[in-house]
Amino acid sequence: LSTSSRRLNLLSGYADRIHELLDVSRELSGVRDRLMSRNSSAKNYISEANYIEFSGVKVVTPSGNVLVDDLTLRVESGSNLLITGPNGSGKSSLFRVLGGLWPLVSGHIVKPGVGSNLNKEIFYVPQRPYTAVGTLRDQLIYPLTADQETEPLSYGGMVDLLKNVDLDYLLERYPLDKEVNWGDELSLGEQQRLGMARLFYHKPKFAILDECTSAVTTDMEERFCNRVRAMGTSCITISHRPALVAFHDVVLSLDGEGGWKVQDNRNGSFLPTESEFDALKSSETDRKSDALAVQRAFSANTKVVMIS
Ligand SMILES: Nc1ncnc2c1ncn2[C@@H]1O[C@H](COP(=O)(O)OP(=O)(O)OP(=O)(O)O)[C@@H](O)[C@H]1O
Repeated sequence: LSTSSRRLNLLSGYADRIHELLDVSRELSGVRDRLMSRNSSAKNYISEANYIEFSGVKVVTPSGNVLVDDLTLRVESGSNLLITGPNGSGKSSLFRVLGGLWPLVSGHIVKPGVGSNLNKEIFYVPQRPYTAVGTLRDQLIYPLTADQETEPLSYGGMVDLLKNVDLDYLLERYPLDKEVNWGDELSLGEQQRLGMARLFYHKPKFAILDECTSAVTTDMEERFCNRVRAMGTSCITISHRPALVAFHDVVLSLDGEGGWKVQDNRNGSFLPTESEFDALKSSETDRKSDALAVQRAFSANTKVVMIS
């Protein structure tokens, strides 16, 4: 009798918790429906095109701080945008909104790949690329898995991808079928180069490069930028490195208090002279002053020889 009563008590506890869970779930779906109807009536929406456009977009943190206010900017396929600004000014947050991680509280976003294979259209390369436990091949094709590949990556293809980023020595170090925790075994610079090789495998229309070259040499960074450009991928780059100015034709500067400024270099009129550019390259000191240097580089009213 006492065992049955203990079991009944336990059961009643479980039933209570399930009831609570159902209540919370009903409450949450009500909030979601209210938010969706409010968003559609306020005309905040995301739609599909072969370019990326922000119209009147507000970026707000979950705690309510406005990072970017009323942003209006279009990135055409074939154009390269550099985003700069002090730490915490909202550079990465803009892509949290673009990627749907944070809600679009105000404005309109147009982007390719809505509701389809987003990685083929917009590929995000973070500062520390995600490394899954698995083989080297698994890392190159991530986030695809072997059964999702339309054109399986051959051994020759792997060698080419790894050679492009000077990581081909990994093929000697690890047998092809060896499963490794790559995050534990590779340095940050090596992980970033793996992230670059992954981008070359996916060949997306747009690449969001979120300080993804911060731990590699400037030589590797230049080779990477040249190769991405040759591949025909448009870059939206978050970086504090002045050297990257030469690879972008538009710069967006955020001030972290809602303010922003766009400078257009499509006619080559905002780039610095070669000597100013060299000075910028050697002045890679702290990140905030680099961000200012990037802005100054775009304000200089003269031409520079592009690195190719
Ligand atoms: N989940 C969150 N909840 C509340 N605030 C957040 C959240 N995530 C980020 N923030 C805040 O939003 C601000 C902008 O962050 P974000 O990562 O976009 O900055 P950033 O410009 O990319 O900075 P950095 O140059 O340091 O990488 C920061 O002050 C950060 O603390």
